[in-house]
Amino acid sequence: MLIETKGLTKAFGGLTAVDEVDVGIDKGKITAIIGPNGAGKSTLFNVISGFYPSTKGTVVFNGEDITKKKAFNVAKLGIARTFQTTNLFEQATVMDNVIVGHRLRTKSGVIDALFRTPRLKREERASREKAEEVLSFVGLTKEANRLVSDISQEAKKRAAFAVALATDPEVVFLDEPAAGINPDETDGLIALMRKMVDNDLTVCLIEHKMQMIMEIADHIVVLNQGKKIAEGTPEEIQNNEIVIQAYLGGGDEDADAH
Ligand SMILES: Nc1ncnc2c1ncn2[C@@H]1O[C@H](COP(=O)(O)OP(=O)(O)OP(=O)(O)O)[C@@H](O)[C@H]1O
Repeated sequence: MLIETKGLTKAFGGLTAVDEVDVGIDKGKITAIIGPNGAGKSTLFNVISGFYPSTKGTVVFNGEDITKKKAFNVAKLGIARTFQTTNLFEQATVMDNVIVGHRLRTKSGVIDALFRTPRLKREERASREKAEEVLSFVGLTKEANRLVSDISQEAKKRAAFAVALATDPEVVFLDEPAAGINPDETDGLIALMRKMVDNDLTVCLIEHKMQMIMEIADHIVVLNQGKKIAEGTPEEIQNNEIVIQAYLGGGDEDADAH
């Protein structure tokens, strides 16, 4: 198990958004976190990746307890993530967005920048090479020098993947990667996620598009009102009465509308 949470809990005042959740994320697999709106999926991502401190419980990554680590340090250990609303700099090029992501991994400081030390130059070159490599991986070589504001919604999704990949992660958390794009474009993103796994990455995603989840996930974890109510293969989840009830009762109107 690459990541394991035990009794993970996050409360916002009186509201327990994530409630005693145990999840295991297998290395080299695609794990999907699903559940009706407000189930606690994004909060679970935020707690695992260190954006929110947990209220209770533990997160173990590669055998190391990372529960108390902040987002920056979690990222350095090899957990990358994308956000629901792609947080790219619209007025910068695709390439520059990815380079900024890669700087997270480099060591130059203010002194290096002031004196343009050999280390800085070396690292700048390495960042550019890394950016070229990940942009090629996600299929955006041709768009590298275009402004993010000028590329398609689907290309923005790919760019967000590239930003995450530039940090050399072991696992990538994708928050609704297919939101806001049409079904034809979804196929391209599915292929890209498979390619990530084929290249030894581990993928964990939140997604509302059920068809896509059933097609791509190795393992599905279902949350409802902060609690894990089921987990299993796509077939097991599709036929699970508790899951069906949660969706019907939870009124997940936009389950396939994104
Ligand atoms: N920063 C916050 N402060 C207070 N309450 C929050 C915060 N973030 C989330 N919540 C609440 O926690 C609950 C779970 O929200 P969360 O966004 O994790 O659900 P979700 O399953 O990702 O939903 P969606 O599918 O709609 O994105 C909701 O009731 C939400 O209002």
